[in-house]
Amino acid sequence: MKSFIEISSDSHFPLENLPYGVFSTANNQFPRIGVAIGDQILDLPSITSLFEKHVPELKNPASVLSQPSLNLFMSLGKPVWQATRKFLQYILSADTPELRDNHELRLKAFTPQKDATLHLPATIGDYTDFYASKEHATNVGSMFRGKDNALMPNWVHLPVGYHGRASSIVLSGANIKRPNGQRLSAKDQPPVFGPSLKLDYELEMAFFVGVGNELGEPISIEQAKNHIFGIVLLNDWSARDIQSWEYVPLGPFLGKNFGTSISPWVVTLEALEPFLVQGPQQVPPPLEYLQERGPSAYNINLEVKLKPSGSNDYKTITRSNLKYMYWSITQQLAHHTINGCNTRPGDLCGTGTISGQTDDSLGSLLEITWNGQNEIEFEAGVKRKFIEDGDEVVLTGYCQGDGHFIGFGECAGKILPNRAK
Ligand SMILES: O=C(O)/C=C/C(=O)CC(=O)CC(=O)O
Ligand SMILES: [Ca+2]
Ligand SMILES: [Mg+2]
Repeated sequence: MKSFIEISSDSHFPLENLPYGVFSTANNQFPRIGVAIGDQILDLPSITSLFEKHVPELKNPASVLSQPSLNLFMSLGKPVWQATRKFLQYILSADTPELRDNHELRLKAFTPQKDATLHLPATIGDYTDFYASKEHATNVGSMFRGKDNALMPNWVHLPVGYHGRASSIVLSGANIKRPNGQRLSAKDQPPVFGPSLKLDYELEMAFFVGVGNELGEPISIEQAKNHIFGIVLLNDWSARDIQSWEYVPLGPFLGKNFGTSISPWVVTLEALEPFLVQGPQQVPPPLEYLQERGPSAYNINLEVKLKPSGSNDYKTITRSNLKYMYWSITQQLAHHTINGCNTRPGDLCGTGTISGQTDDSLGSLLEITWNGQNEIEFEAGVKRKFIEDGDEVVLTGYCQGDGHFIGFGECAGKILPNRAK
């Protein structure tokens, strides 16, 4: 597939990808829907007339595409998503003259990504975070509850999750203020208050619900794929000292809702279809409503790099893969709704931290340094147990296609200091 837009061979955004985002520019400050192509953004409302001509499935494109969020477009369902993708691949193709040779329209339709301001791609009504990597759950469980109680008996029977906080989800690039909170400073002593001393990241991905479901009407595992619009990178910043003190018995609360970063470009399930693979074998087999009929894991390479404050260089500290995850995203959505819980367009579900079996594939510092018992070494003798003020963390992810990448771009964030009042 070749586009008339020049796309470098290491780009995350070739014609095979076409992820959706929301952006604005200096000339037009209204946030609107765009698609990433190479290092450019195609401004979708600017080509409304081409949509009217080629995509009859999309009614009223002028209004849908100029929304400041993807919610309405996502709610229209798979036939519209597929027709739009097919049209975009056609209109951006090197062989299609319609936009290629219309110089006036091209000037309006394309913006370099470096000149645009990106916004949260959706209005996120509800956010859920799962706990779906067996390696991660075993590691965290061993540290919080001891080796013998690492995996609770329910873990292999259902995708464990908790309801997160949608209000504090921020876009990649936003700074995160170190949270204050309660933590234990010594065993059998009352808690103390102050800035978290065990600030961590969590390497996750997250899926956006496109088409929701009615209250009382579960989404079956077969139908789940038709409800999921696409996937982003997610960093579930976590204060481990706050978390380990507060979580009993209701689960994560203030240790995880002071900021959750996501990447700006939503990669569609259609673009990811060629990278479906078999996930880990599930023993014991899950109950009927959680049984997959075919491959349900995605082969997405993931990396985390950290730049210590004052340093010029990032060091890659994790290489993992979404396919390591025990519970698939379709199992997560089927389970989320099996009791009749409704979901809505723009709801976001985090996969949970994605760790692999090897020491270099652990998705959090908690695991890499084993709760601060070990240190990671950076250049010039700089060491880290947890994240310090001024440190920057970047998640990235990509599928390796045949001569191209289907990439997710980056999910970046920097930690700012805080002081106890
Ligand atoms: O109590 C525990 O075992 C740990 C819970 C979490 O860390 C919740 C979480 O964010 C899960 C995840 O990202 O996998
Ligand atoms: Ca998490
Ligand atoms: Mg969070």
